Amino acid sequence: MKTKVSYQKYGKGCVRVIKLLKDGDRQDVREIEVQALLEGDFDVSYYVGDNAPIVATDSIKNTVYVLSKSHDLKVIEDFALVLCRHFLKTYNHVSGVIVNIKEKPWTRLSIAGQEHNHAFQDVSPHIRKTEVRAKRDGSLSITSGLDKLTLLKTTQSGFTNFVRDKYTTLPETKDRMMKSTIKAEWEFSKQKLGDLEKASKLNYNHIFDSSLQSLIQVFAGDPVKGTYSPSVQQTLYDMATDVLNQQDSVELVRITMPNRHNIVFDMTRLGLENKNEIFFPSDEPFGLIEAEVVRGEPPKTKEGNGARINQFSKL
Ligand SMILES: O=c1[nH]c(=O)c2[nH]c(=O)[nH]c2[nH]1
Repeated sequence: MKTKVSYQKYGKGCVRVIKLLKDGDRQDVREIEVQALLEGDFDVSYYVGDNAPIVATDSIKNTVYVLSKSHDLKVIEDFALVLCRHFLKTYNHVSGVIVNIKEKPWTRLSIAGQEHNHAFQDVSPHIRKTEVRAKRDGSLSITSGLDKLTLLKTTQSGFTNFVRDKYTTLPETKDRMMKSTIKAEWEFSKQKLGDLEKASKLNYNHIFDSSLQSLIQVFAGDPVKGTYSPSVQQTLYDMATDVLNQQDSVELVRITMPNRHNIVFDMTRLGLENKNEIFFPSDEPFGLIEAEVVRGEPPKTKEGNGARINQFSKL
């Protein structure tokens, strides 16, 4: 049977770099994990075992370390762009580069109110990440975001009026906990990015910080009253919409929100009433809600006016 390679890419994954930025006695630390993959004319390596066009993945790894020397690694999107430019410029037969970078945020310690010169703590379980795809024809895409953002609210969440049939055992509730480990990605508009050179000009760190704030604030709602969530679905949509409202340069937000259930512990057989106080966290199985949100007129709801339904009407 004849076969052909319909797509290929290769490179190095999990290239971990720690860089120290030294300013006299004061040091700063950056830690990243890079995956760099090349697309291009590598056919002969697959068909006849000819490695002549192959840039060894070991060299790709070395390149990450060498280019880290002249970059402060303070903006992961920019470092990814630097890597893309390098591979496209250096190897003519490379047609595209895909760089993924994850960042580990080290937070400087304060001892007795004074910032430490060289001691840090890993206080942030969430991970900042980016994927930059650059092609020789000049096309460019950047998708940045975060993973493992774990949020919990202990009330102002419910789930009612869902399909009820012979498979349904879930009771309706208008007071439950909502916990999720969120993955959020925002795709930058190609028009706002421009070309490989111009793309460095966006303020990716600011966009990250303010998108993170959007996600957290919308999830939590007003600090006193909260915001009632009728479903993970609607909260996800509101979170993504806020990111789009705040960020001109973003054209699509993709959020994955597992619904990590906390189950009310049944105490009736112990002769006790459990007024939504004692739960057992059940991480598996979990609900999995994922959506992509873009700008545009939403379709009309069944009621025909796009208005949000009164969540409490049927309880
Ligand atoms: O917010 C929710 N969305 C669902 O789709 C769902 N399904 C479920 O069992 N519980 C929940 N909660």
